[in-house]
Amino acid sequence: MASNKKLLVLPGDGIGPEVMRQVRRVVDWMDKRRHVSFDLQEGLCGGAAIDAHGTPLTDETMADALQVDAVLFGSVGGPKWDDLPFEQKPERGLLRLRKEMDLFANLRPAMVFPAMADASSLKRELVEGLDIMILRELTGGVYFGEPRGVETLADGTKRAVDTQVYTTPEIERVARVAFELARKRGGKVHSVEKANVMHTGVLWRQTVTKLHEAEGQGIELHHMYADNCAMQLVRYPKQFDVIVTDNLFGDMLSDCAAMLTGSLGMLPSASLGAEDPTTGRRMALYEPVHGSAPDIAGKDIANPLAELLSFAMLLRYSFDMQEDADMVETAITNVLNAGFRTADIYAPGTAKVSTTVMGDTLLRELDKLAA
Ligand SMILES: NC(=O)C1=CN([C@@H]2O[C@H](COP(=O)(O)OP(=O)(O)OC[C@H]3O[C@@H](n4cnc5c(N)ncnc54)[C@H](O)[C@@H]3O)[C@@H](O)[C@H]2O)C=CC1
Ligand SMILES: CC(C)CC(=O)C(=O)O
Ligand SMILES: [Mg+2]
Repeated sequence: MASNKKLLVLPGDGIGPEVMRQVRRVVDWMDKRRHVSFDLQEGLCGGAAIDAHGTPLTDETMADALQVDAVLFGSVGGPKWDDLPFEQKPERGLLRLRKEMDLFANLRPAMVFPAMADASSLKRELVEGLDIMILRELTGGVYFGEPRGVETLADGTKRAVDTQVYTTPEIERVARVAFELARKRGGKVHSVEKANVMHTGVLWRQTVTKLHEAEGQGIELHHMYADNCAMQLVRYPKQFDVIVTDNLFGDMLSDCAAMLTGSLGMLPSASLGAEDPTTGRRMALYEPVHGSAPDIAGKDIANPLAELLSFAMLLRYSFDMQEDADMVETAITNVLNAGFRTADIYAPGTAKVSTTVMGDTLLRELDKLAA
């Protein structure tokens, strides 16, 4: 029987295909053991698409992304394509997906698994039990602002311009998601900007404050400057529940939060659009927070857990498959409890395993859970 779960998989470049391979094994396992099948198609994005088609994302792949129920993404980029003109770089493929799918809400949960409290670069007591949600605005701000570009001035020197733009509706819609998330979690939102030096920061703060007055009953709202937030994240991260912030600050603060959990290789994300009021459908793309990690690509040593946790988020948010999502997350917890670690999270006394062996052990755990 044809599946009604349409999924587009875009592994990308570098470690992207390596970590995605482990998800594909779980997808096959679900088909065999849980009788859950996806209408799955795989496509190219980033450097892989440039090599094959001369563009980081073809119009056909963009159209596919718009008509499936969910996109599972790996990572793009690498030194091979670094010298291309800006608009042709691998990263533009991902930015186009985010923009054209209107994925304005990027949920980046930073959770410390019980077995990982000693893997963080912070002391155990600071991170044990940590569960924070960074909500990054994903379709506005300086990554998309106009004007942008580089010009050569009369004296031969150059001038580069990027522009940070935010409108009230853009801020409102992401702030609304922050309040909704907080309501289901710890009831606290930190809104993060730089209202002391940026006009967009002032508008951000005013808009969030106003929305909080109108719709944020019962939610504790704090405003914080982004530089202070970076410091607070490594000083006392447990003060946070939901952090809502712009595209650039969210990109940086989530990489920073990754180290609280032990590694950038542990952090998943979900990028969501607005819910269609008539169909209830929501555009969605799931991807690890990390990039293509060219320094370790091709060695079978990358941590696949961020990609696998992104897949669990996909099951949860796009397909309402709570039991299957729980199963994948529990299997990951058990694998970590049993002491298996890829190189990035290795510590003496644990077993260092490759990407593939991490996938093997996960499948064994899934078998046990399904028995
Ligand atoms: N969403 C995406 O596709 C992203 C793409 N990039 C691109 O990736 C390329 C490399 O960028 P970097 O700044 O080096 O960031 P990166 O996230 O690829 O790597 C940063 C560091 O973390 C390590 N790391 C990342 N993921 C890991 C994993 N799963 N397991 C173990 N170690 C891991 C890497 O080895 C590296 O030392 C660039 O071309 C960049 O533009 C960067 C971030 C996001
Ligand atoms: C377009 C991406 C390469 C930017 C990034 O680092 C991210 O979204 O995490
Ligand atoms: Mg990033």
